Order: sequence, then C-alpha cells, then structure tokens
Amino acid sequence: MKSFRELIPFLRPYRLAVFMAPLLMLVEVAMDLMQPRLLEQIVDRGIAQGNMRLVIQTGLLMVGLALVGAVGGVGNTFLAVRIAHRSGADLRDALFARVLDFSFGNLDRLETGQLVTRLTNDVTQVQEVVLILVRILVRAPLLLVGSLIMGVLTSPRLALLLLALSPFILGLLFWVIARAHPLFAAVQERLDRVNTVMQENLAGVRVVKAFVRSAYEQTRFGQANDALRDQTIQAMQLMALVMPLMMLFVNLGVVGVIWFGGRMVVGGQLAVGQIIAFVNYLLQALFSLMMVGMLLVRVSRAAASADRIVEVLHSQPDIQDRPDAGDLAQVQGQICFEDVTFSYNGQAQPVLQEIRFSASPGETVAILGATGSGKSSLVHLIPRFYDVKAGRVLVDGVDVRQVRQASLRRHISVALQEAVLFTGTIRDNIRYGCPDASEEEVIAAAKAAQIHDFIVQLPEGYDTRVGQRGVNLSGGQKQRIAIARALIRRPAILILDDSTSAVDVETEACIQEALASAMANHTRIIIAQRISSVVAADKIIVLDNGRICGMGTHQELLATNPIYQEIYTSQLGNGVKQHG
Ligand SMILES: Nc1ncnc2c1ncn2[C@@H]1O[C@H](COP(=O)(O)OP(=O)(O)OP(=O)(O)O)[C@@H](O)[C@H]1O
Repeated sequence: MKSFRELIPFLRPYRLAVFMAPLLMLVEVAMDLMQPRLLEQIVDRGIAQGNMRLVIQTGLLMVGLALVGAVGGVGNTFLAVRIAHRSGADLRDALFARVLDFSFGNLDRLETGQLVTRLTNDVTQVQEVVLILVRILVRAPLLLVGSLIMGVLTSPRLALLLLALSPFILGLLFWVIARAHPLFAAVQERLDRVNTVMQENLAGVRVVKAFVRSAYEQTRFGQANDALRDQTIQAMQLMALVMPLMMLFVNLGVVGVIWFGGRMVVGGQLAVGQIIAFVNYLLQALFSLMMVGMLLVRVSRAAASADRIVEVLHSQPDIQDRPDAGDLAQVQGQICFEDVTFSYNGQAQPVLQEIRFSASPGETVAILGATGSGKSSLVHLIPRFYDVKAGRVLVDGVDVRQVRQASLRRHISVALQEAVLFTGTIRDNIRYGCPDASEEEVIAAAKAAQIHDFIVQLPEGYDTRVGQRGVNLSGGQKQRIAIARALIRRPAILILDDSTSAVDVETEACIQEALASAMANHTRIIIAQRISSVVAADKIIVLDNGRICGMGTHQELLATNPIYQEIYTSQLGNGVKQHG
C-alpha cells in the first residue's frame, strides 16, 4: 500500500477532476437512496389504499430522480476515465524517462521483458484500479452507510439482522485480501518471464531458426506460459470464491428479512411496503459491501504492480552527475588514463588494471588485443558509460566524473560494436547523430564512411527505409551507416569499437584515410582485431587480459613486443604484408 502513496503525485495535475468526481457520485447515491422509500409509498399508500394518482405521481418522481442520478453517474465515469488514463500515461512517460536515465550498469542488470511488463501491464493494473476507485471508493461507502441509516429508519428491528451478517462478510473480505496480494505478485513475475522469453526469441529468431531450435524454444516458452497460466488460475480461483460467497450472504439476508419481516407484517407491526423498502436497502448495503470487497481485491492486485512500478521509479542510475558538476564547453580532445582499474558491478575480478596512456588531438590511437581482453570496457570509460574503480579518466585534463554526462558525451561519438539502426530512412539514421545536420553534412559523413556510393545507387537513395534493426542491410553496410552517424557530429573524440569488422580491408583503409583528413585535428580511438586496421595508427595499445602489455607504433611493437609479433605472425597474409 505504501507504493500507492508514492504514486499519488501522479494524480495531482488532475486534482480538480479528483475533487469533482465524488461530488457527482454523491448525487447518484442520494438519488439511489431515495428510491426504496418512494417504492414503500407506492405500495403502502398508493396500491394498498387504491390511490392511483399517488402511484403515478410517485412513479414519475422516481423516474426523474433516476435521470438526475444517471447524470451524476455518467459525469463521474467521464471524470474517472480521464483521471485514470491521463495519470496512467504520465506514469508510463515517467517510467520510460527513468529507463532512459539508466546507466549501462543498470541496463546490464535489468531484463528487457521485465521492463516491458512494468511499463505496460503493471501500469494498466494501477490505471484500472484508479478508474474503479474514483467510482466505487466514493459510491460504496456512501451507499453502505446511507442504506444502513435508511434501513434503520425503515425498521430498527430488521436492521439487527444486518448487524449479525456483517462479521461474516468482513471476515471473508479480509481473508481474500490477505491471500490475494502474494498470489498476484507471483502472477506479475510469471508474466515477466513470458515477456522475457518472447522478447529474447523475437530478437534472436534468426539464430533460433539457423540452429533448428524452434522446438526447444517452443518448450521454453511453453513452460513460462504454463507457469503464468497456472498462477493466474490459482489467483483467479480465489477471486471466483468472493462473488458466490457474497451472494450467499445476500440471499441469507433476504430470506431472513422476509422470514422475520413476514411475521411482523402478520402481527401488524410492519407494512408490506416497509419490507420491500428494507429488502432494497439490504441489497444496496450488501452490494456495496461486495463492491468494496472486489475493489479491495483489485487494489491488492494493483498494489503488487505498484510495488514493481515504484521499484523502477526509485532505482537510481549508477552513474549520476555530481551536484557541483559543470559543463564541458570546448573540448580539444586530450584523453588521459591515470592508473585506471575497472571491474563490472558485483564482480571482484578487475577487467582492466593499471591502465595508463594518453591520446592527443589529431592522433589515432588503436587498441588491439584478444577477444575479452578489455578493449570495449576501456573505451566505455571515456564517455563515462561506467565509472572506474580506481584511478582517473581525464578529458582535456578534467576528470570525467566532474562534468555533466550530457556535456561530456556531446563531444564524443561512439560507434558501438553492434551497429544498431532504427526504423526510418537512411538519412534519419545518419542524422540521428546530429538532428540539425544539413543534407551536405549527411552526404559528407556518408562519403567519409564509404557508404555514399552504395546509398545513391539504391532506387530511393537516402530515403531508403531501413527495416527493423537494419534487416535489409548487410553487416558491413550497417556498420558504415553507424560510422557516418558518429562522424556527422564532428566530435572532438571519435571512438570506433570494432566498427569495421564486417568491412573488407580495402574499404576499411579508405575509411581510415577519409577519417585522417576529415578529422585531422580530432582524437580518434579505434578498436580492432586485425593488424591491418591499426598499422597506420600513431599509437597502438596492446591489451592482454586487462593490462597494457605494449604501446608504440607498428614498427616499434613489431620490433619489441612478443604478443604483437605473435598477433602479426598469426595474421600474416591477411592483407597486412604490404604494411610490414
Ligand atoms: N556488461 C558486462 N558485465 C559484466 N562483464 C562484462 C560486461 N561486458 C564485458 N564483460 C567482461 O569483461 C571482459 C572484457 O570484455 P570486453 O568486451 O571489454 O572485451 P573486448 O576486448 O572488447 O572483447 P571483444 O574483442 O570480444 O569485443 C570480458 O571478460 C567480459 O566477459
């Protein structure tokens, strides 16, 4: 329930509607409460005394009151819908913004499927409960208290019956609510699992097909789906008990009233119309109790969802700007690693140790090393995707932790190892790096990335639509568009993380040449697996198991560094001979 309190601020913008809705409901309830009394009049004073005028007049009054009540009810529902759906949309926005705020570290730990459930189904649960709350939270207690008072006024002795039934009904409600919360929390977890498996499969459906693993994946999905089904059935079976049991109490109440009331009528202590009115009040009171019951069950279900929403809203990004962080205005592109040690969250073993090097504007620094040696981890520290465990990373002499992330990243372009493109045109994808870039700038970036010629021979050129995640492009084409996207910002620091791995050696050389001239005064960091990609660099850093085991030019390393020599020898004949 604490989580609900945390979500109340989302209702604040709609406080006028939140204030008006109960007033409208008050109108509906007041009208509902008058009806049985009028019915009593029709029976006892109209029908019993043969006064047809009174019957018609009272009947018309009942219709009029019902119409007024309907206006109140419809008005309340209109407001309820607006409050629930608007605050729900705001909540989704807030969650989405929070997810975008997460650091790489947060994202490593979160499953996408879980996030999807929280942003969709969990928000819907809370939204629906707000909708019901605005209607029932006001209606049910008002109707309950109103009916009890009117019931007592109609016949105090029969009202004792109601009192006797109450403990059973309340006991049932509390029992259901206590059990419902954990059951529904488990339902949401099972739903997470279904979404995670589904999301993983949709993203990797080609791998599944290539390895003929459809049957295995079907089983995996089936298990998650069955678990969701069983858990939901268990929870819903509990809910299914509520209605019939409540109805049983209602019917017992009606039978009791007719039994005792009938005897009172026979004894002349009560009129027939009073029994009818009382049964009506009894039904209204018990139905409003049932509504409260259903509401509480829904609330306890939504509380499980609210907990999960609040958990996301409250997760703090691992990496945050310091309160005193300044903006990095002009950047030359000087990078300096001072004794940097780094490990991923929760892992004792450092991935990088005692990293010391610098890169200056105009320089190309290449990082070479076996797979898993820590190359990507190293470059991720420059835009502060992760924080160092010890040492410092400086850009233009300033510790990257002392400046606002956005201002730091504005000066750094990273073409990540996996070239992720978005749906849209090729132009949109290149411009993603710099939304106000002109057509000439788009073309210049594409030319430098050696992708312009390919784009212009497409029937729709730069307007060609890129399919989801770039399905209609080859790996090398995607990589080159991603490089153009990084280049178009003309960043002070350009980082290419193995971004030409799917590009042939010749094209790669052209890209490097274009970069050297277009980005002559900028700092370029290039991660590569192939020696051919690094020979021309001003400085090559050889990484081995998270440590720098050699640094220098190609010639220097070839002469002195055994690991570099080993890599060189193993790749000989792979288009590098001419450089050797
Ligand atoms: N997000 C992560 N969380 C935990 N460990 C990670 C993460 N990313 C990488 N690692 C680990 O850190 C080590 C270095 O990985 P990194 O990706 O930096 O290597 P790399 O040299 O770039 O490899 P490759 O050439 O294959 O891309 C690896 O042992 C890897 O398992």
